[in-house]
Amino acid sequence: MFTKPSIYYILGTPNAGERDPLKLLEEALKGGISHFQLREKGMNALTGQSLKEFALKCQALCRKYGVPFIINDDVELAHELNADGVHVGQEDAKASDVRARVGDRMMLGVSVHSVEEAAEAIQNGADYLGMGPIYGTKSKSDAKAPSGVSKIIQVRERFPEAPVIGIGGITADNAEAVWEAGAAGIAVISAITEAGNVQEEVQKMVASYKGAIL
Ligand SMILES: Nc1nc(C(F)(F)F)ncc1COP(=O)(O)OP(=O)(O)O
Ligand SMILES: [Mg+2]
Repeated sequence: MFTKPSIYYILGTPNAGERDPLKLLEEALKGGISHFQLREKGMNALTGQSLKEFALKCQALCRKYGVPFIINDDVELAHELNADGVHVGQEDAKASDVRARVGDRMMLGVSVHSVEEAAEAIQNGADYLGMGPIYGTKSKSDAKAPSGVSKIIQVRERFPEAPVIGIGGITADNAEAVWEAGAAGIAVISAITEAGNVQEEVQKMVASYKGAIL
């Protein structure tokens, strides 16, 4: 499910600005992302039928490249589209309710910020844990203060079997510390979305893992 180094691209139309989100996604897929999350939030976020149509296009692209298509927050949309996964945070639907709703086939990701939250998420059927923000982020208006990799290290020690995805301000240049903390993957919005060459940026992120372990 999360072979190291997993590069988990997250995007919503508001992040894309003037760029075409579907082109961004295809370039990132060509560059070698391992997971994609549709996170449609913020200014002018799509809703209803237009969100569904956009989600279907993203899902088709991910299928073409054999990459899991995960939906953030919107459990019903994930269920309706039979997405490969759904991601919820501490303020979203309860992980145990989500697991009951989507069944065992769908990947369930849960955002956690402590060993206690990690324990609860795993207990409630989480397949992976999103942890951050590692560094400062502009992609999440209600993000907590950056915590570095210390909490990832704590959770890894306590739950070595649980895949942890680091998130928050991660770039190819600062990813090494996240790999060294034991993360199975890094989640990225801006560094890929704003890259001059998206494919190259993804490849640099993959390469940052080799730099960390050698
Ligand atoms: N969307 C996320 N994806 C991940 C993942 F691990 F998948 F990279 N980790 C953390 C989050 C943050 O989730 P949440 O705390 O609910 O905030 P928001 O819904 O605004 O994203
Ligand atoms: Mg959420």
